[in-house]
Amino acid sequence: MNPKQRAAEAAMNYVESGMVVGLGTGTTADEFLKALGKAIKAGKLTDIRGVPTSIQSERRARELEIPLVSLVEAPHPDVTIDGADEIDPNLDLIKGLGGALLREKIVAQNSAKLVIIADAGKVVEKLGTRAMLPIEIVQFSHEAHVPFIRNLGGEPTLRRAKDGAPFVTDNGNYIYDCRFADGIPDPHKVEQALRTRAGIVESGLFLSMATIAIISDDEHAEVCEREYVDDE
Ligand SMILES: O=C(CO)[C@H](O)[C@H](O)COP(=O)(O)O
Repeated sequence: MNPKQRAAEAAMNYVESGMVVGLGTGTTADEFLKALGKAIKAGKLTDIRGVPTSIQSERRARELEIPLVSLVEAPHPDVTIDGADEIDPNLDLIKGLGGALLREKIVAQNSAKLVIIADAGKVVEKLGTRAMLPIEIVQFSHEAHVPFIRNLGGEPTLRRAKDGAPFVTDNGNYIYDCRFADGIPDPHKVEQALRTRAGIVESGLFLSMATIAIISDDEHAEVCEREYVDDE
């Protein structure tokens, strides 16, 4: 079993019959979708309804015959299981290299619990040291945000699809991937600043959101719980 599968299997411990489950996006989340689909098919879990976080996870869930529901119909998922690109010791995260950050954040913030599944390579001491920070921006005058992001210490690059055209999210926006030379010095400050800026839709910083992270290597799955709960 590879680390992503191992983490995904361990996440099944957080799912019970009757639950509404937020369905993450990415290769690790896909392992969870497979495990969930298998458990539903085998009758081990009943009355599960999934809330997809992207067109991709919606398509996969349909293929795997996971019953779906919208966040409007089921506004408070019991748990969301999702991957991440970086996880720091407080379980603060960078997400969005798969481009689904906005819907992932919407589903996660409405969920009672956010369980992150990842291989050990995603663990960092400081956010922004391994991954770039994705920022979703409306298409109109998107270049105008470049100096603003540089002032925050990030070097933004417009994400492109394989054909060279700008990558467009499920929500019709662009993404800038932002490199911070020595990591993000104060993620809360960066997140606050981004929120004040019209046209910047969302960032891949998921701060004080994850309740549990399951970190796997080739042999073990370690369950980490967030100790400090920010009640802002
Ligand atoms: O945030 C995400 C998508 O927007 C993914 O969860 C993140 O990129 C991790 O993906 P993977 O499991 O494929 O490494």
